[in-house]
Amino acid sequence: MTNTLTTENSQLRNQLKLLLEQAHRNQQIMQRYQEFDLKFISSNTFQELIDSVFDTLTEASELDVVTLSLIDPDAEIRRILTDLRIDVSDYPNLIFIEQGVDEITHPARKPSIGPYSTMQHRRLFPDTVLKPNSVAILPLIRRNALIGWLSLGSLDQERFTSGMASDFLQHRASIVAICVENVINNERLQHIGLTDPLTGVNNRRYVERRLLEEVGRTQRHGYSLSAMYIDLDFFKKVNDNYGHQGGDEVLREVAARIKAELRLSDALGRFGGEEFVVLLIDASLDAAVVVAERIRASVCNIPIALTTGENLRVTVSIGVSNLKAIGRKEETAAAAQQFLAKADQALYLAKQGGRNKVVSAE
Ligand SMILES: Nc1nc2c(ncn2[C@@H]2O[C@H](COP(=O)(O)OP(=O)(O)OP(=O)(O)O)[C@@H](O)[C@H]2O)c(=O)[nH]1
Repeated sequence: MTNTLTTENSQLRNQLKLLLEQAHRNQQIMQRYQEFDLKFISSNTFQELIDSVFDTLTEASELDVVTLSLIDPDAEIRRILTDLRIDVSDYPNLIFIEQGVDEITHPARKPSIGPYSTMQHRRLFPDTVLKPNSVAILPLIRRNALIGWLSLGSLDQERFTSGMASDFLQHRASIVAICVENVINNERLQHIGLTDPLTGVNNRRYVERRLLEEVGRTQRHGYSLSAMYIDLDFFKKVNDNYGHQGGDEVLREVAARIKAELRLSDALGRFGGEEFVVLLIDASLDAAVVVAERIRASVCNIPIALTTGENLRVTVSIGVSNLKAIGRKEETAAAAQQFLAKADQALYLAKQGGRNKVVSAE
């Protein structure tokens, strides 16, 4: 009798120990997820959010591959990110779905959990990422609209099986959906605040902000920084002859032509009226003059076609300057201003010299 009791007691103790261990493991898992949710919710920028999805979620959930697909029919999100200098090609697990949304999953608004199928899942796990053996495809829904998918993949075939409960996963997807919407809206606002609404290029605030960053970077890394002041010639006449609407069209076209001659890393901003400023990163004065000549030629060589059917030729004058080495860090702001002022003075000389000219400051 005593023996039986002792055996039962020991079995119960073992069971209790196992239960406690399981509870402890579950608590650790919950804690990991809570930490993940907090990190996720506190992401302010798209970059932070992406890092949370691809690093923290993959690690916290012990997954082999996670992708985030965003429905972006007009490539608007992609454009905003590019304008904010986020190189989307750095993120192979970030996928933009521009068309064929209906072909992605069936049913599109319900989680789909089970074995990986090339036919069904290839667009959510493109060739650039690891191919999983089992997947959970979680639709991201905000205000009743499907905005994309969070796709979780594991090399373990048993990790995601068809009958699996999806509430927990769907809860995670709802948090991701809210955060995706928030950061995209934040980036949109940021983008609006730094963009000139007429031409779509950056505004003065953006260029002034970049100027200080770039001057600091140039000093640290020892490469060359150049600037251009570009001003349309006799623009008042364009307005007088073709109306304000015609003038606006010319500004838009000239902005596009300038942009087409620049590198993605350069900064172009409309400083107001008919004046643009460009910061040329890693460009000597000579190299900047070559770019300026290209811009001048691209504006004056081809007439601008207005929506009224009229064609007109316009020209620009350009002043170019190069940043000289700065002695002390405290002098950065003053040197940055002087650097731009020199391009402005060179522009003045280009106007004085007859317009449709490039002048570089010594
Ligand atoms: N359509 C349009 N015109 C603008 C805008 N901002 C400024 N302007 C016009 O740009 C013209 C600038 O004229 P000015 O500063 O006299 O210069 P300009 O006629 O280009 O002469 P130069 O610079 O000396 O060659 C003015 O007529 C402004 O009204 C704008 O957003 N849209």
